[in-house]
Amino acid sequence: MKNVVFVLGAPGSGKGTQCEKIVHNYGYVHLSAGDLLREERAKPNSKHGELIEDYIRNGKIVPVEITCSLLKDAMEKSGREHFLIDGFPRSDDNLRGWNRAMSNEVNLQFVLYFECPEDVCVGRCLKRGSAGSGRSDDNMESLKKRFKTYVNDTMPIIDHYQSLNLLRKIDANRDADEVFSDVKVVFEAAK
Ligand SMILES: Nc1ncnc2c1ncn2[C@@H]1O[C@H](COP(=O)(O)OP(=O)(O)O)[C@@H](O)[C@H]1O
Ligand SMILES: Nc1ccn([C@H]2C[C@H](O)[C@@H](COP(=O)(O)OP(=O)(O)O)O2)c(=O)n1
Ligand SMILES: [Mg+2]
Repeated sequence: MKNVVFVLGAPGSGKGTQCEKIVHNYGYVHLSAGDLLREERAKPNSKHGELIEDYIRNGKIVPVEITCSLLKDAMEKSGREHFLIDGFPRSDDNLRGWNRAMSNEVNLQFVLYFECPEDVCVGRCLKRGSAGSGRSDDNMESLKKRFKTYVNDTMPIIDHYQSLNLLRKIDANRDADEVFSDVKVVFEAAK
């Protein structure tokens, strides 16, 4: 049986940064839904490239059939058993699509949630953009849309996992190493 930890939090809350540290310490495979979508968009023969670019630039959530099949392929190709799925499920469509396709073959261990004020997250994303992230959505116009989507579509998913007692909430408005010391407590408890 494969094991999954979902990693949620606003854009810029530090999901990718913390996932890297988890990989080094706990040997999970890190799969970022956003990274997989950007990779798919970059393929010259991708059927979905234009759609993905439109959704990303406008801060909308790509239809789950696309994202879930990218995740499923990456999980199968890895040949591994423990996965950090970063930035997913971000909407009701994501959650339903995942449950339909994957819930029978995957055990959800818990959901890591990085809590961080919006102004701090926006500042981090703008800094990431001006440092040359090359991302078409690290600008103020896209960020406004991304946060609207986060509040409207993703917060209900976070509440859902809270009600299932699966949410592990971390204060992400601190130095990355301090954040990680709390992340470690969660992973040690799950061993
Ligand atoms: N705890 C932190 N304090 C300050 N900056 C951070 C912290 N964690 C990450 N960052 C920086 O903020 C930006 C967004 O972090 P990232 O890990 O990519 O977040 P996400 O994947 O949630 O968007 C990156 O440029 C990263 O280097
Ligand atoms: N489950 C997902 C995850 C990301 N996306 C798209 C829409 C998101 O705004 C972009 C970027 O996501 P990504 O997780 O890389 O962004 P952050 O790390 O939160 O800054 O990708 C999606 O459509 N569905
Ligand atoms: Mg990220």
